[in-house]
Order: sequence, then C-alpha cells, then structure tokens
Amino acid sequence: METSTSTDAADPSTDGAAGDATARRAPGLTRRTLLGTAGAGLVVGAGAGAATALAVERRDPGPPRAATGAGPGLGLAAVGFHGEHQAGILEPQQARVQLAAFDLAAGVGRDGVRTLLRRWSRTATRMAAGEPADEFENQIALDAGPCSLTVTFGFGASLFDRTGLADRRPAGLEPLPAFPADALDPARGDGDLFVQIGADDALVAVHALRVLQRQAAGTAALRWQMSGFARTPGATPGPMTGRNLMGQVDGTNNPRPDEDGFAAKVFVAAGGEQPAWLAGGSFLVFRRIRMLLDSWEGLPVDRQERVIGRRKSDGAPLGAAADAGERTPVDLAAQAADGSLAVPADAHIRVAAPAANGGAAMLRRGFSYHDGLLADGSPDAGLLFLAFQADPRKGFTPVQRKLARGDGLSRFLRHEASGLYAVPPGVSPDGYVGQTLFE
Ligand SMILES: C=CC1=C(C)c2cc3[nH]c(cc4nc(cc5[nH]c(cc1n2)c(C)c5CCC(=O)O)C(CCC(=O)O)=C4C)c(C)c3C=C
Ligand SMILES: [Fe+2]
Repeated sequence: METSTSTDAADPSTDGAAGDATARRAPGLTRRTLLGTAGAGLVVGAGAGAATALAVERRDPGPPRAATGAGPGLGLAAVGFHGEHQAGILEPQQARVQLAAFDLAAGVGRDGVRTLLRRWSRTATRMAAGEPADEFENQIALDAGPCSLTVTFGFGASLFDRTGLADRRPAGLEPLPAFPADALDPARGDGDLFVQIGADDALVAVHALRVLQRQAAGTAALRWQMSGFARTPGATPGPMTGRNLMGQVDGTNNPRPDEDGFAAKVFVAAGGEQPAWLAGGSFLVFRRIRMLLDSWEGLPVDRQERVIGRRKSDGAPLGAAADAGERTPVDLAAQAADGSLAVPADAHIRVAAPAANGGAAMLRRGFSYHDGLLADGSPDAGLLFLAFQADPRKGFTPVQRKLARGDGLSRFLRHEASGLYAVPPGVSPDGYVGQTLFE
C-alpha cells in the first residue's frame, strides 16, 4: 500500500536533530510504510516477517510524532535501513539508544570484516522493517514493531591498521587532541567498529544489539556498551525540543536540514580532502560527559541560566523579550539592565557558537544516561554526546578547545570517555555498509 507521508523537508523545531517529518528513499524505490500496511489492519511484530516484507526498501520515519503519540502507531513506525546516508543521523532522536564498540578478534582481516558487515547490513535491514533477525533471533522484542529502529555503523581509526587499509584512513580520523580536564577511560572509548542503535522502545534497541553482538562472535567482541534515553514521543502535549538531565532545553541551535550549507556541515563531500569511499558519509564524535548534578542543582535557576545563556523554562536566549521563545535569534550584544552582557562572556552558547569558532558546526544528537551511583553517592549520570560532522578538525575540535578553557558549563562536567568514527555513506538495497571501503 502506498502512502502519502506528507513532507520531504525535515523540521528540526521538533524534539530531534532533524525533526519528525524527514522522508527520504533510495533512488528508484517506492515509498511504502509500515503505517500504510497498519492502516489495512496488519499487526506487525518481530515475528511477522512475511507480512512486513513490503516495507523493507525505503526510509521513512512515519507520521509526525505529534500525530503518532504513544500507542500502536509508535511501534509500527519504521525507518528503512537503505538510503543516501545511513539512518540514525537525520531522523529525530528516538526514546532509547544503545551505543557499542567492537574490537576485531586476533587474526581477523579484511575478508572477515567484509563478511560481518554484510551480515550486519542484512539483519539491520530486517530488524528495521520489524522482521525477525535471521539465525540469532532471540524473541526479546517479539511483540513489538520496529519502533523507528535505526542502526548506524562507524569505523574507528584502529580498524584501518588491522585490515591493512591504513592508506584509506580518512584524514578526519586523526586522533582528537587531549583537552584540559579530560578524564578519559580508554576502555570505554574508541574501538574498531561502532554502532548506534536507536528505537522508541528499550527492548527493541537491546534486541538489536544482542543480535549484532552474537552475529559478530568469533570476528569481533564488544569493547564497551552504553545505554541512553531521550524524551518518549507523545510525552509532551506537542512536539518540542527535549531536555537534558540539567533540565535545559537542548538541541535548539542545531544546523537545520532546510538551511543553506547543511549538507556541507554534516556530510563528507565528494572530491574533497576525505577519501572518495567516504563521500556521503560523516564523522561521529562521541563523548560520555558526566554531569556534576549535585553541584548543578544547588545553583539557583537564574545562575544556571547564565551558565548556558538561555532561559531554563522555555530555552529562549537571555536578553530576549518575555514572550520570546526557543527559536528567537540569539543577540550576543544584548545588555542586561545593569549594562552587563545578557549572555555572559563565559556562557555556553556564546563560547560554542559557530560565529565564535570560525563557522565550526556539527549536528548534535546526544542522549542522557543514568547508570546508578558512584562510590561517593553522586549520580553517575550525564550526556552521551554524539555529534555528526563533515570534519571533526573543523567542527568538534576547535569548539571543544574553547569550551575546555572558557565555558562556564565545564565546571559542572567531566568528560569520561571519547570516540571518533568515520560513518560510511548509506547503503543501497543490494549492498552493505562500508562496501565503498572494502571493495
Ligand atoms: C564541543 C561541542 C559541545 C559539547 C561537548 C557540548 C556539551 C554540552 N552542551 C550542553 C548543553 C547545551 N548546549 C547548547 C548549545 C550548544 N552546544 C554546542 C556544543 C557542545 N556542547 C553548540 C555548538 C551549541 C549551539 C550554540 C549556538 O550556536 O547557539 C545548549 C543550548 C541549546 C541548543 O542550542 O542546543 C545547551 C542547553 C550540555 C549539557 C553539554 C554536556 C553535558
Ligand atoms: Fe552544548
């Protein structure tokens, strides 16, 4: 059944990196959605393979979240695995994420990785369509639909040495520099292969990770794994940008897919400095950033707002009118009643702004985490910072250099793990992720 899912333009004013209405498809493919089949009364679950085969070859996140809300629509929404770019970059953030990195087993080379990537791609295609996962199906998500599952793969710098492909390693994978106050645990960062699994249901996300992990047995083993979360679709009366664990509206000033130069900020261009195999791909910077929440929550709200440079209630920039909103343009020259800068000199948005960093920009798509308590009783909680960009040497690195030195927010943060990955371009229906590198 064909559907007429409404727009091809994304609307980042909603609660994800790229809004709720992104609709793309691989060239030559029809747009068929699970919701379309659901309209005909079809029940979709992990065991409903034959019935859902219709919906495999396209990428479509389904209807706007506001219309979907909670309930069956949430489970039925599907994002096809195939497309120009990998899924999980432009789509709105799902409620749950699993992040993991794998290291190759000793002696595994290019052929072994190629075989694994073929299997992972085939299985990710099936799971994204709500089909059972090949031979390692474990029934964890048996009754659920795909819940907007996306599986996004990345390659760490070490993969290129281990597979004899050092000459094809992108310049953008140059290791990130050490930043002041970094307290990184190497065991929880980097890795040969990386995967970001997003879904609007925790079981669906964990199911996908378990399957990929078992498929990799003998070829690659988990190096680290982390779980994160964001706002559940339908939790707010209407679509809105989500909040982080500091209570701030977070994600407002992300580059927007409908703005000039968006692709150049986020995706690797053909014919540029990066190798041809990565054209249409991206780079992903990952940082596990713990928030010192006990200190933060002891700060009065007006001081919290000056640390960021935005109002906590609605995310409007400081210095803007009372009826301003999150989308009101930031005026960095605005003055408070006493003549001081309304957005202080060390406010996070002033220090991080592209205008203050030679235009450096990135698409932030972070998730919160809360993993219990540390030995001192403080929460082990914060942000799994994820930022897609065309070149980290022009995006993340210069911005983080400035933040580490002069950002008022950094007093409340600890960077505890880090990873940098080349994210290959999207996959064609008869191909596999990383094919342009491995063939
Ligand atoms: C190096 C890049 C960045 C890191 C690391 C980072 C960490 C971080 N940020 C917040 C909360 C907010 N960040 C906001 C804006 C913002 N942050 C960055 C970059 C990094 N943040 C940029 C480029 C921007 C946009 C600046 C601009 O152009 O205005 C905001 C404001 C709302 C928004 O625009 O998203 C918040 C809130 C936390 C909590 C955090 C680490 C845990
Ligand atoms: Fe930030």
